[in-house]
Amino acid sequence: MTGKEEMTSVTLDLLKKKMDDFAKERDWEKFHSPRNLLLALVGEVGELSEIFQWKGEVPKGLPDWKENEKLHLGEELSDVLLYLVRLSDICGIDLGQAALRKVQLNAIKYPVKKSNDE
Ligand SMILES: Nc1ccn([C@H]2C[C@H](O)[C@@H](COP(=O)(O)OP(=O)(O)OP(=O)(O)O)O2)c(=O)n1
Repeated sequence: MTGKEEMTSVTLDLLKKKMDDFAKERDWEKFHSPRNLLLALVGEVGELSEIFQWKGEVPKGLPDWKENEKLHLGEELSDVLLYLVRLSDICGIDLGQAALRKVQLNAIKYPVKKSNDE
C-alpha cells in the first residue's frame, strides 16, 4: 500500500476497484460469478464465526484479546466485506446507495418514539 492510500479515506468504491483490479490481473473474473462469490462470502462468515466460537460473551472493544487475535479478526472481517463488495458489483448493485436506502427504510419501520415507548 502506498503512503497516499493510507491517508485516503477508504470508500466502497475504492474497495470495488481494488477487487476488480485483483480479479482482472489474475484472469480470475471467470471465477467471480454471483454464486461463487456468495459461497465464498458465506465461507468467510464461517471463518469469522470460528474466532468467537467457544469464547462465551466477549466485552466490547475486546480488551483481553492479544494483538495477533485482533489482527486475525480484522482479516476475516475484511474478507467478508471484500466479497460482499465484489458480489454487489458483479450483481450490478450500488451497495452504498442500497445501504443508505435501507437505513432510511429502517428508520421508517422503527420510529424513534415507538421504540422508546416499548
Ligand atoms: N478466487 C479468489 C480468491 C481469493 N480472493 C480474495 C478475496 C478475499 O479477501 C481473500 C480470500 O482468500 P483465501 O481464499 O485464501 O481465504 P483466507 O485469506 O481466509 O485464507 P484461509 O482460508 O487460508 O484462512 O482473497 C478473491 O478475491 N478471489
